[in-house]
Amino acid sequence: MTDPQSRTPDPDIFLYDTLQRRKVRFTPSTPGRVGFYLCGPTVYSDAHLGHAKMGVAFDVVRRALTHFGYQVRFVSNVTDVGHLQGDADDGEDKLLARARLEQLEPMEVADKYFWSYFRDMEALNVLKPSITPRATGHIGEQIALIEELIGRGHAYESEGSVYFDVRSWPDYGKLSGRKLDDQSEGTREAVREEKRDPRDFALWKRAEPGHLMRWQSPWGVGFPGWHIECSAMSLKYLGDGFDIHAGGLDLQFPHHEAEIAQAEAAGHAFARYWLHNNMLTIGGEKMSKSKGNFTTVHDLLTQHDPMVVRFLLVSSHYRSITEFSEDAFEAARGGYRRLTEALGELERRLPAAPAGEHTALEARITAHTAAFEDALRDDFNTPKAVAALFNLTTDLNAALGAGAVGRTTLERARASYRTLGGSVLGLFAQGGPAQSQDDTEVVSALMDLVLRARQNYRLQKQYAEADEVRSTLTRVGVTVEDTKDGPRWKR
Ligand SMILES: Nc1ncnc2c1ncn2[C@@H]1O[C@H](COP(=O)(O)OP(=O)(O)OP(=O)(O)O)[C@@H](O)[C@H]1O
Ligand SMILES: [Zn+2]
Repeated sequence: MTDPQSRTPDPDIFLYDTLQRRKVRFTPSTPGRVGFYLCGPTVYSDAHLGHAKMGVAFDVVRRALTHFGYQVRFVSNVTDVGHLQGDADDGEDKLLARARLEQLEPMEVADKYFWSYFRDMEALNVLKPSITPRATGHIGEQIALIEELIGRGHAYESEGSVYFDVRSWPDYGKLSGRKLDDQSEGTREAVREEKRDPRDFALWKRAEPGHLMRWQSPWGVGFPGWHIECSAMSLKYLGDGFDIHAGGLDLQFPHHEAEIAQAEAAGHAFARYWLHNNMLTIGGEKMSKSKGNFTTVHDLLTQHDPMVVRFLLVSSHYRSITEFSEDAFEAARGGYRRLTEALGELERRLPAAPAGEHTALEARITAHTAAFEDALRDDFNTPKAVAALFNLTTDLNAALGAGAVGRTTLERARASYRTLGGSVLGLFAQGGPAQSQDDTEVVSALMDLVLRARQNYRLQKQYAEADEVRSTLTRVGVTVEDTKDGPRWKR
């Protein structure tokens, strides 16, 4: 990944802010730093390709911001309590329903699907969040925020549950632009009677006897509502007035609308920019668990190269619908192959390449790199960025086809693929040229071994061998320093 320190934060990034309903220039509240919150999964089933669209979309946004010189703290939560079926106030908890079905403890369900989600995302080269807070680990923070709301007169207790008082907060509806219609349809009579207004939503729910997930609170034993966790955890880890809040388009209402109301009514400035990804569809319909028209990431990856799946996802813009079909897959396979073949040819030519530059190709690399970056500065337009990579490939192939290309230029072309295709779009994870997070660990373990081997040579007075280790490392840019605590290395 481009070292964020090596570049001055780019002031010309524009993004589409759902709240303002237009493209705006992005200016973080603290220069050079970005606080980013993404609504993560409710961990009660395996991730499908729709979830992957969301994960990959914001992974690219994060990588692009890093590339443009920002230091990003990326917080993405895991919902393991309070998300009720039908997103209503009186459905069964999605985790509890699953626990019953699989005959597991609710926390076993949460752990099982937590790990499967992150395994899938890792396979797709989605970087791990900087912080992954779980709702059940933040009950205290949620209770504290609810108390603030009650204290300010924006929430009320009723029969051991607490509801947000929508009528007390005229801004409710500002994100989705919804006129506040009656949301009481489908709500049980008993719940309706507990509320002052049918549009009020639960912050805390009384636990009925036998409800497995339950905590003590000032209002009795219960569990938090779904929306409150994200307000509480984003503010905790990113602070008031943090920069970007992201999530699926379907979360705009009621989830994000409620998040804003809860935070602002309690006196906290909330997210300054809102990003929403559009849906992955199949046969024109949203891929979803409830429709049963889904393919899990896990199943998909038994048949397809994860980088082809990722390529398919980045080939459409995050705010566009991505239609999933065999044809789309075929096209992605072909497109991805074109990039990797060009890169492979480049690698093959490098060892025997003559010294020097290829001026015309150098100019094209500069132009395509600029086009790639301009595309991402314009609301993270990945299809345009991919097109710039293809244009680079066309020019590279033409130059290679016409004869020898100087080593300096080939190295520059390779660096462009690695940075733009690898670090920013995340497309070269497996054995490819991009350096993943895990590579750091591998390099560190290998270096320990190498330095131990060198120590052994020295102890056995095999100085020629020890020197050879050192000079080989120097050749690849690693310097070794012998200190009183043993050898140290750096690049
Ligand atoms: N097809 C999709 N395309 C893009 N994002 C999706 C898609 N499906 C789900 N997501 C994102 O993942 C989040 C969590 O999804 P959720 O667990 O509700 O999955 P789902 O398949 O929509 O489930 P259900 O059909 O039971 O509502 C959604 O809020 C949305 O932001
Ligand atoms: Zn959320």
